[in-house]
Amino acid sequence: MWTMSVQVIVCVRGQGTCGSRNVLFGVVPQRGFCMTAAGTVIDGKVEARRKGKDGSGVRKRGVDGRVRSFEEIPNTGRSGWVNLVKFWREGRFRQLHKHMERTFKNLGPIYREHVGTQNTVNIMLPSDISELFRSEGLHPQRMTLQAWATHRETRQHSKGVFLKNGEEWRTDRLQLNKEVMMSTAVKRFLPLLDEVARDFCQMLRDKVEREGKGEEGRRSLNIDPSPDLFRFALEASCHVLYGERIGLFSSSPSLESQKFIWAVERMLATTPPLLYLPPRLLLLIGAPLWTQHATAWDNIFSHAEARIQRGYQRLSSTLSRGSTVGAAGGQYTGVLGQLMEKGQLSLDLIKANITEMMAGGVDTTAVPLQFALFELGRNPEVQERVRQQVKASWAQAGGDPQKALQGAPLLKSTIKEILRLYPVGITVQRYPIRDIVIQNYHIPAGTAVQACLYPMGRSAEVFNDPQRFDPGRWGDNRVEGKRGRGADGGEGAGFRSLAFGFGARQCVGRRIAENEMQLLLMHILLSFRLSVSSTEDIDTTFTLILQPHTPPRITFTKL
Ligand code: HEM
Repeated sequence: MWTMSVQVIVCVRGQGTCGSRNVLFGVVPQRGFCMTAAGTVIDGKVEARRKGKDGSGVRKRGVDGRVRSFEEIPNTGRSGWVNLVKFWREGRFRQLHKHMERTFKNLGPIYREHVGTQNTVNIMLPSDISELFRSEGLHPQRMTLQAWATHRETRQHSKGVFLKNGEEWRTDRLQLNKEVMMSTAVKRFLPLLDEVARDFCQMLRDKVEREGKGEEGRRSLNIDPSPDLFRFALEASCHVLYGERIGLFSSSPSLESQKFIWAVERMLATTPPLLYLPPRLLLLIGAPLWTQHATAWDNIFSHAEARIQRGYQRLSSTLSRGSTVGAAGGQYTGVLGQLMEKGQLSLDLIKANITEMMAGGVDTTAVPLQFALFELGRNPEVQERVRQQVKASWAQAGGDPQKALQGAPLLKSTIKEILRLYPVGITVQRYPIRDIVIQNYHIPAGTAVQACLYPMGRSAEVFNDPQRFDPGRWGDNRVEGKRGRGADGGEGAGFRSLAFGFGARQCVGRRIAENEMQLLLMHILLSFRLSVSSTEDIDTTFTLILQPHTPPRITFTKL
């Protein structure tokens, strides 16, 4: 169907594409250049990255031998306000992922959309996405969540990396990377995540024994595990970030923590409509939507503030006793302690970033875990394969969680496969810093371009049998789809698994999230057999993150 992926080299020296307006960075320099199809503008040279199918290196020209203009990109209607009304009327905010999938089917692999104040170009093929990321520059930029930024500005809070750009972003980000992304940091926090995952499983085993059916030692319990998974994710985040256990697996978890979970839920649910409306105007007219959103953020901030204060006092007293803070007497005290010890970020910036990580770290891991338990439950053969690998690896690892994960690559593939089918963030956005050509259309620098992960993950052009849950597809050199070749180095290799984003701006919590989810699945698979009563697909809803419409029920049977 999509035959528009014509590879073209067109010299446009002095033609319309030169000197195009760059909405972010001013005007693109008027220099002679060539363009490659799905290709970056390259100064005076032709980039011969891909050869034609016959290996001759000769590229096919577009139908009429020219790069098409930006205006020619298929679009979903020119009036942003008419589209906004349609979105409201048809409830598309909550079904944005399905709307995107449908629109690609109708318009082909690239389209423009104008909704309210937002203008985007949407793409979904790995080779096109790779082109976008090649042009992201040293300070990659996503579309700003203006509502979040307005909250920080009106409450005089500092912004963390999520909301910053340019050199300011990079300075903070390099400091955070040392504490959450680098392998030395992972080694430090992995035992904390493992401890929480084990405690969760113990809590679940007790619950199954207490409330389950069947003979003793083999009991089964059918539950919606989502409230427990949210508690797990919050407990894990607090342990890694503040170095503090907050006792959420006890029989009476604190109301304060439950309020935090509700606040994050409310903040996420009120964000999508605010993407298309000017928050300052809503603030001015006292719109209830804005008030709900800002109040949810206030609750998130006060939860984080209380914990950071406590952490600060604890760490200051340790410091005054003369120990090294981050390692308080040899003991790791979490990301907060590490950042304080290093002293490279001001306390204000530490607060801003820790609060962002708290807000970004709970639902994003709790929700994929729900999907993972469901898919493993409805695919018993896959579940057994993963369990066998996990068991063997666990037996070899002698209790070392890092070794155990390294020996069970299917766990990692399971997470990748879950995020392919249910990407938490349904798009990753960038503003290319130079003019690019995608699908033979000219895209000026500074255009908001979205890589649409949900439609890509479910496209037969990109993945074989895309509806099938098959972690094994990530493990070998399998060639996947017509357009998404795997490890064979073909088109778009490396750009099919983008749930955590890409490059320097990718998710800063990625290592925490991956390890947290893998460890929990590992301990669950060692303790329980999972099953589901219905193998029907789960209905999904978009509330800034992709969620099940109704959380699935899972049967946990003790092994
Ligand atoms: C499965 C879990 C998660 C997924 C799928 C996910 C996904 C993403 C994505 C797609 C981005 C944008 C990346 C880009 O623009 O290239 C992002 C950014 C971010 N995420 Fe996550 N995330 C997850 C968990 C977490 C966790 C656990 C934390 C905190 C500990 C976190 C904190 C952040 C922050 C602060 C950013 C902004 C980074 C920056 O702009 O430099 N995320 N995440």
